[in-house]
Amino acid sequence: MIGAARAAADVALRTAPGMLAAYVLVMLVEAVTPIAMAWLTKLVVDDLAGGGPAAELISLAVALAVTGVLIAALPQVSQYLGSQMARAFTARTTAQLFTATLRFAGLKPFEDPDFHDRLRLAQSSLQSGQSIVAGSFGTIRSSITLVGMVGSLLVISPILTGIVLLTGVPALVAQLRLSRRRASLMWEIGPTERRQMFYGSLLGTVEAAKEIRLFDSGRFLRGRMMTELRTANAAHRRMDLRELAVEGALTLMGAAVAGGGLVWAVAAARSGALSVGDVSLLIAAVAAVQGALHNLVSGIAALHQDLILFGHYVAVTRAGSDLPVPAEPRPLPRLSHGIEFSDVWFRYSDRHPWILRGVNLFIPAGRAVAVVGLNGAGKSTLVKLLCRFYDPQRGSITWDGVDIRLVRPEDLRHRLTGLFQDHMTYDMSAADNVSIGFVAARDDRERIRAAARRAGIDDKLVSLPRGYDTLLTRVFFEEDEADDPEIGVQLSGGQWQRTALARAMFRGHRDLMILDEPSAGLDPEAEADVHARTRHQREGATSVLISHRLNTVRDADHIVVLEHGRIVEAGTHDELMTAGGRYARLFGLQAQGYAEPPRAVVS
Ligand SMILES: Nc1ncnc2c1ncn2[C@@H]1O[C@H](COP(=O)(O)OP(=O)(O)OP(=O)(O)O)[C@@H](O)[C@H]1O
Repeated sequence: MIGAARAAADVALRTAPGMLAAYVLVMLVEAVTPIAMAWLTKLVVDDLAGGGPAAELISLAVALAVTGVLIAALPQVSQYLGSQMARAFTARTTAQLFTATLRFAGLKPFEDPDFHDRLRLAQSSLQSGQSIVAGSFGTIRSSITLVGMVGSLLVISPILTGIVLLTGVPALVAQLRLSRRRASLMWEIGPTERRQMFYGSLLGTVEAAKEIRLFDSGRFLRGRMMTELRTANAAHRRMDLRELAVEGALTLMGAAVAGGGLVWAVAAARSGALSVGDVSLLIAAVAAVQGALHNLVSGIAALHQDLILFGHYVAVTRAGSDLPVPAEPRPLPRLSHGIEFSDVWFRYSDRHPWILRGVNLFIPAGRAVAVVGLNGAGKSTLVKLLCRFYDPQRGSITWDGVDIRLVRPEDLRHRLTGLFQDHMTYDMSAADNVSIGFVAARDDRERIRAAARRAGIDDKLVSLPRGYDTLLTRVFFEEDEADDPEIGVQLSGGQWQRTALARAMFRGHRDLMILDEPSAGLDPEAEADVHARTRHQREGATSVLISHRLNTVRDADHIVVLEHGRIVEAGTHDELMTAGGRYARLFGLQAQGYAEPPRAVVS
């Protein structure tokens, strides 16, 4: 928590130092005005009762009026400054949080449910930037007011002062406990709330809308969402009840002390031990001390809770890289010899089974290697290791003899391009969808069109209502454009596939091209076309092609068959067909599927 407090203070200081200084000044004045008000009231009442000089009375009344104006005006000023600072604080920490998520070079954190909960809480703690900034200063302000009021109360009754202050101790302990409990509740119900949001988002997305309607699964999903919501609500209700009980008891205790103090003061004034002004000061001081104590205690408790949550932000931003990078990374030269997998073993975690079991594979520079195998054999996993999204647990992958773990991941990826099986469809313009493959060249329209031409999608994209500037989505549009069909369009599955291919090609000639199912979802004509285009693109370049359509891999220089994470066959198409093993059997099965069934002979 101290780390979180230090981090929050650091952000506040760096974000807007000038505004922070103004805020501190306003807050200090705000802190002393209630004390001044109480004393001025006492002096006015005493002067009135004792018939003091008129000039003094007038100046005191004027001072009282000015203090009243300050008490009325300062909260607005400090609220304005606090909001501005909180916005600046949230903007800075949001940028830092997402910079930190980009620092994770691999995929592991994104598959970890704890990481998702932490990220969500970190994000929500940034929204409460306002409470951290305002809460810290509110606490300081309440402390100053408290000290001033305690001083005033001490002058009249040290015993009453002690009693009032003592009531603050259980309040502080109870509130701190509650705030800790509230923060851990948010962590505990994190998965429940995440599931609830997941079901809610399913019910609202166009991607899920088709199946939900076809399978009539909407009510079922809504039911699940409501179950999660009810579970979260029940946990919140238990917490609210606990708070109600604790706060109710504390309020009663405070009221009893204030009431007792008032009775004592009236009795003391009656016997002449206190002046009328003393009674007015005492009433103001007891109320102010209790108010300041309450503000201080609840401020500390809220700050405590916010800082626990902010600790998630600190944890994410300070987390080390998920992939170890050496202090002095090796440069990665252009590929000249080849990439080698040597006895590579990999599993997604210790709780998962081995996916790759001792893979040995050489991808020679300038050659096309195809990886085939049944569903779940580990083909895409192999590609993920090649991009270094994960490191193997055993064995190594070398690039011209350099272990890729000794290289910065971004240097490795700079040399790669590719198309993933589960490629992205960005709700952005056609130009963005292509150029996001190489952001540095995103303004080069000619290059975008050339890549799209190579992927066979230029004709389609250029003919869209706004050409390459057409949004490939119907999700974003301005209110007054909602009925304009030209604002956004939906592409077909195959057109998206080609757009993703254009994105890969937009990167230009990289050292290694990875194509994971590039022709999935394409019609036979498009498949043949894309196959010819990728073959042309791959010529002379190093490439890894994964495909279940074995007719598209037959011209690869080297084909490997992966089965249960092991390479069980390797060779050229002709060699594998001659060998008559698994590849030949799979190829035969596919070829059979295309053959005309023998016609029944009617006698
Ligand atoms: N992130 C992950 N966490 C845990 N297991 C995973 C993960 N991704 C894949 N797997 C498992 O690894 C195995 C291999 O998956 P992979 O996607 O590499 O197979 P594939 O050969 O590409 O299959 P397909 O032909 O169906 O695309 C599967 O059993 C899958 O369940």
